[in-house]
Amino acid sequence: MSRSSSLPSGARAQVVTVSDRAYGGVYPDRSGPLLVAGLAELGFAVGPAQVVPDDRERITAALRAAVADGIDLVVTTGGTGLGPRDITPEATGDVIERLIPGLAEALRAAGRDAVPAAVLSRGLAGTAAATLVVNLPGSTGGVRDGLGVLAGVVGHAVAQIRGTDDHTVVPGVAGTAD
Ligand SMILES: Nc1ncnc2c1ncn2[C@@H]1O[C@H](COP(=O)(O)OP(=O)(O)OP(=O)(O)O)[C@@H](O)[C@H]1O
Ligand SMILES: Nc1nc2c(c(=O)[nH]1)N[C@H]1C(S)=C(S)[C@@H](COP(=O)(O)O)O[C@H]1N2
Repeated sequence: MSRSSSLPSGARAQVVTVSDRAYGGVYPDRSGPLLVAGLAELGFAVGPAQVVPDDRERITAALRAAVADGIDLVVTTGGTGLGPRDITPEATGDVIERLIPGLAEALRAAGRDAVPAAVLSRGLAGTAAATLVVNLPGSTGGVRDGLGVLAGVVGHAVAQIRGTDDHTVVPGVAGTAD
């Protein structure tokens, strides 16, 4: 993977790992650091992942802080499934103002051939103020697949949100682009 095309310079990202077990030290957070490395490779300035439990208020607080800080992209990992405590999509829905259903569907579709359970992820994508928020599954495989999808579109999305988009073609997408 390399720098995402059309990503504005100085773009900043934040990773939020949502996992009771990573938060409680039951296992080390592996998905957060993987996401941080992947977003850095795409060209974002990104600090360490913030780890929060599967708690609606804790998740919304983390998202709202990033939005208030003007972060361009927040990617969460975990808590998107059907477990009794999984609440990341609901918390994200509390914060975002505009849904991007096509991006969420593309993220599910990316894993579906290899992992049929990819359709069980209820992750959302959307914007809040000038921040793009994307939910990925908690597994490292889900993060890898998700990064592959984000690589193709995230630069364009951030530029649009900032209002600096020059409407250039997104490479790698077959179809009529102009
Ligand atoms: N932060 C993480 N780092 C590494 N693996 C993870 C992480 N979070 C989840 N996983 C793995 O992803 C798979 C899905 O787990 P599950 O859906 O229970 O996670 P979660 O709801 O995101 O987190 P948790 O159950 O810890 O609150 C499991 O195999 C789990 O080990
Ligand atoms: N690409 C991809 N998507 C995936 C997976 C995966 O391994 N790869 N795991 C699935 C599984 S098993 C579940 S339960 C849901 C939700 O995971 P989460 O609760 O950890 O967010 O994501 C799904 N999406």
